[in-house]
Amino acid sequence: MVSSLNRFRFKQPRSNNGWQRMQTKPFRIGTRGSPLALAQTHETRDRLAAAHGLPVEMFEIVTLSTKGDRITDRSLAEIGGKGLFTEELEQQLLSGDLDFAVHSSKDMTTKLPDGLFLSAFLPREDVRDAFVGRSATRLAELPQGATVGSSSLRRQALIRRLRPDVNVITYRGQVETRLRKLAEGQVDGTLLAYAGLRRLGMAHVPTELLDPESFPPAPAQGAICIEARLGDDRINALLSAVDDPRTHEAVSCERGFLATLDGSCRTPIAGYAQSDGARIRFSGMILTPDGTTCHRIETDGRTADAAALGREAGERIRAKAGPEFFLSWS
Ligand SMILES: NCc1[nH]cc(CCC(=O)O)c1CC(=O)O
Repeated sequence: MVSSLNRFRFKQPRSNNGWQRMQTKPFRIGTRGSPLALAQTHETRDRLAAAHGLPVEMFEIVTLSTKGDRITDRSLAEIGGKGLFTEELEQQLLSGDLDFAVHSSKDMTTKLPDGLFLSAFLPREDVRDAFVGRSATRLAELPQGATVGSSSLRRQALIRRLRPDVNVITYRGQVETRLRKLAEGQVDGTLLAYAGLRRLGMAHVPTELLDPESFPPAPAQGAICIEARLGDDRINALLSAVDDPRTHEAVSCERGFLATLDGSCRTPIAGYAQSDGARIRFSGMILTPDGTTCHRIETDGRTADAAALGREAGERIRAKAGPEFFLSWS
């Protein structure tokens, strides 16, 4: 059957939620404009087009600049506030200007605006952090007193824990900016999510991939999510075709852990879950910002209770760490 773009009729989805009516206009996908955000959005669009047998032109990419993009001279912790990279996109989702928005799950606050939710998660990329050194190729091989740049409080605390002699500086900006500063010699090394580098076609850049045991990733690292309106059955049925259940379960567990402990990106929290569909295994870590104290938790349970498992791990690590630990976070 040949049909022009304007008169496209969807194929019947397997689970029919009533979205198979005539779609005449392209879907509007919201995203930030950074190269990484665009790479993630292109991947999402391509997967959706393939899953539904639609031309990519049926998905219009709408680029918005967020507060987090505009303020680049302060650390994210200093700017404060929630949803620095998402607020503008969420407003346009709620107003109906966008049909859905593509994000790094790691950037999402645990509490979303009323009426919105994380509808689908694409298959997860490699969750590890990557070290990029200028002359030393490994974190352990940096000379004493070397300078490492990172904007993440988790990475800063983990570096200090493993290399208390290293000078950690706050270091923000898009991946390309950070690598330029490194090349210019402003720092001797930096840490980035390997997932982001791979999505940018820069898998060759890291000089070391860090072991998730000693350098555990951030909750939700490496997972692209699609945010949409609750109750928008037509859009949610469209998105469900690209949802990866294992990623969805794992990230739900990790976000449960994060929500119990904090919910912002301003505290050193690590968490990583793996689901096989029936069972889910989770390990979490919290640190003081100076890296001198850390607590770990390992747990496993039924995948059906993924978010509850994460929340419960959060309660247990909180009890284990004791109230004096959390003074370091305030
Ligand atoms: N705003 C920071 C951010 N959010 C998501 C990623 C990487 C991609 C991912 O973890 O999915 C990054 C950059 C980084 O940590 O190096």
